[in-house]
Amino acid sequence: MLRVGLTGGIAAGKSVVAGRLAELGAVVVDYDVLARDVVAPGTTGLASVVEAFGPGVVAPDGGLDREALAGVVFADAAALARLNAIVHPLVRREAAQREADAAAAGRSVVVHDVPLLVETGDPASFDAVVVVEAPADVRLERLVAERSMTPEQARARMAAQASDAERRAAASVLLDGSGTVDGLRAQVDALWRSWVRTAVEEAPAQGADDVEEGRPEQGAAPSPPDVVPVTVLVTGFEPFGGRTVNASWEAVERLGRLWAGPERVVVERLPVAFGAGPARLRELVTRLRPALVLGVGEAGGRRVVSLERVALNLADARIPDTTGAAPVDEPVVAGGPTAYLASLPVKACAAAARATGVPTEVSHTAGTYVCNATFYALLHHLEALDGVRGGFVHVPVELDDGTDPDDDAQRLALALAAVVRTALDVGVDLRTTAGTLD
Ligand SMILES: CC(C)(COP(=O)(O)OP(=O)(O)OC[C@H]1O[C@@H](n2cnc3c(N)ncnc32)[C@H](O)[C@@H]1O)[C@@H](O)C(=O)NCCC(=O)NCCS
Ligand SMILES: Nc1ncnc2c1ncn2[C@@H]1O[C@H](COP(=O)(O)OP(=O)(O)OP(=O)(O)O)[C@@H](O)[C@H]1O
Repeated sequence: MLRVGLTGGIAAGKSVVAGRLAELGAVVVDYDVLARDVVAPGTTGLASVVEAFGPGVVAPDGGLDREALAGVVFADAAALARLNAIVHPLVRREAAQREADAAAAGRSVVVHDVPLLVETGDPASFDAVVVVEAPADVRLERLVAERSMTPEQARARMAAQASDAERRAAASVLLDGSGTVDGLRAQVDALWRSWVRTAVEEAPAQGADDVEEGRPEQGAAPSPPDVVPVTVLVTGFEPFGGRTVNASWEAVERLGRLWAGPERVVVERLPVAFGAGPARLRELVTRLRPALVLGVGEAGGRRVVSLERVALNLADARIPDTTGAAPVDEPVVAGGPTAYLASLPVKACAAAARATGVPTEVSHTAGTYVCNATFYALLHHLEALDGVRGGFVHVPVELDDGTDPDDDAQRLALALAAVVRTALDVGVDLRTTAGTLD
């Protein structure tokens, strides 16, 4: 079962996403609903809240006066913490029960719709964390127009929640809730297709007996569509040489978050090691069966993005890798051909990256260090796999083109997305020259 956490700031569009996921066949556990259930009339939850906040939060009908309680807690952080301490454990217990019920019923996707996932939950405990985003002013307008809040009430509620940046940091998928409802639902559809693809890959092979017995249960997730999206594997490298970040992973990780399908992009981080880097990449290719593999590495001395065209069967290390290995003039693959050419339309890919505004060139040397070794080992491995495309991109540590360096990772991620899109869509490369005289 795929366990998904769904979150977003108030009025970002979470309910729209949850509603569409439910239509598509997911079990949705709505924490706002559970938070109401656990303080319904006659519950110990309600008794605890009244004990903590006094009779002023009881409505004439004996139920909770939600507006009165909201007025108290969203004006006073300590009071809010007290309320959360009463309600959240009860909600968590209920949610765990709903998930167990879904698992027992054989459902394949359960979505925990949690407004406060980042604040109080444990995002890392989910297989995927979907964050819906919309700018604060748009959300404020929605709250005033559609939920009859005053601007002050809306601001107080937003101030009690995590920031966009905090939610983003926890996201494995970002959805844009600032446009139309239909647009947001379409983003959910693309996401769902990528999950269906994952489930199909991970399902054990079905025997004939299973098919006979396999009458779908009523309400179960719809069967997978005939055409499933392809998988794209994109790798970056871990930090190296005493630095805490590696520009390649910063960009690749962002790419994984902003990619909106329909293909599934899987991002992975490789060790900077002549042996372990290529080995890990081969293992990932075997497991994920991608249609396209793009390696991304950092090139300290370069100022532009390079679409690598040539992988050399040569390892010549100026400094040791992270395992201390420093091969000099050794082949990457003993007995392998001297070089391979990338099986991407590199010129078209470079043009597409350039069109995003990031300076990009076609390069004819990927160096002789771990990046080249990984690139070579990848192309060598793909030789035996029919039709799987492979390539490599070097990104600079800083773009250094007069733009804000804080934006580099995002700009590089968009350039990489353009490379991936082009590598998937373009069969024959451009007939323009990218040759050099030096
Ligand atoms: C204070 C209460 C009574 C106000 O009720 P009201 O009907 O106005 O809002 P409702 O419960 O429908 O929540 C609407 C939205 O407010 C935001 N919100 C709710 N509780 C909180 C909170 N504790 N902290 C920050 N934001 C919150 C969420 O975005 C939520 O989707 C209620 O929100 C509550 O009991 N909150 C504590 C429980 C909680 O944290 N719920 C969130 C999911 S566990
Ligand atoms: N592109 C959009 N996506 C989602 N909602 C939209 C969009 N455009 C307008 N809306 C409206 O904005 C509101 C968003 O509220 P919604 O209930 O989806 O928010 P939410 O993220 O679930 O908030 P909460 O934290 O209260 O659960 C809805 O009433 C919806 O009709």
